[in-house]
Amino acid sequence: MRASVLQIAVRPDEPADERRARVSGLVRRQHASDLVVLPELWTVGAFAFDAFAAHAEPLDGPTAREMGAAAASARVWLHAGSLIERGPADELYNTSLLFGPDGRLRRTYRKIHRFGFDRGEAALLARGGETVTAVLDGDATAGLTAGLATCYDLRFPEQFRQLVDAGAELFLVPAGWPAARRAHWSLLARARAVESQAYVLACGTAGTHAGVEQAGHSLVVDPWGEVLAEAGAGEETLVVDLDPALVAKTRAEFPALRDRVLGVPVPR
Ligand SMILES: O=C(O)CCC(=O)C(=O)O
Repeated sequence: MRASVLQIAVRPDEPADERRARVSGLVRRQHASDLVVLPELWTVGAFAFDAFAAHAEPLDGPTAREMGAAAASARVWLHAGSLIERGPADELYNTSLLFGPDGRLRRTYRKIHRFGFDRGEAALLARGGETVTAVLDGDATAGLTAGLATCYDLRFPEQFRQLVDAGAELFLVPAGWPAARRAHWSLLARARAVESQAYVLACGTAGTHAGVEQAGHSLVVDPWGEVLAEAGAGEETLVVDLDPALVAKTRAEFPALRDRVLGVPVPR
């Protein structure tokens, strides 16, 4: 199974519709892959809080339409990163979109852990209310179960445990992670892979927007915690071959997940 991780540069001098067309072209060129992953909020910029409302889209808006068409053209599973979704009561979410190789929207995931403490996302966006998995059917993707998480979610292992319990074997994690905490990004991506014995495809952005330099350094980690590929700081595409059987093999040969002890009482 081949995956492309597209680390997109988000720069304020490129209008959103031009970036959308450019990214669509990049996705269409990934027809030799089976799965393509884009970063978080790549149309607007994860830290461009003042622009969130103006860039909000419904789930059948321009980004979803263009990404669905690109997925169908390349015949790939496409995790199209996330966008600002305008919900039914006018509330805003940071919502990820997963398209099948027929271009149909198969899953959406509204980010659960909003970044910013009491400001930024945490003040502007509504919180997602459910964890999301998806079975990637197809010969190459071999029915692997993907678990969806977004950026700051990476800091919350309990969400990943819930996804493992729901069957997740690889995690698709779009992000707009700042350069200031790049060391946490790589460490957490590897930690989630090791503790879950699962692949992690962590796709960040490049460039600087709203005064926040992005970390880049997207990475693909295998179920043993080995980094299979890692980007630099600029715009870059990682193309990586994954072995769908490796998750079950790792879990069988080193059955740490089986040894979990749940419900031990805490002494007072
Ligand atoms: O947790 C971090 O350090 C970065 C999180 C973040 O930038 C986000 O979720 O948008």
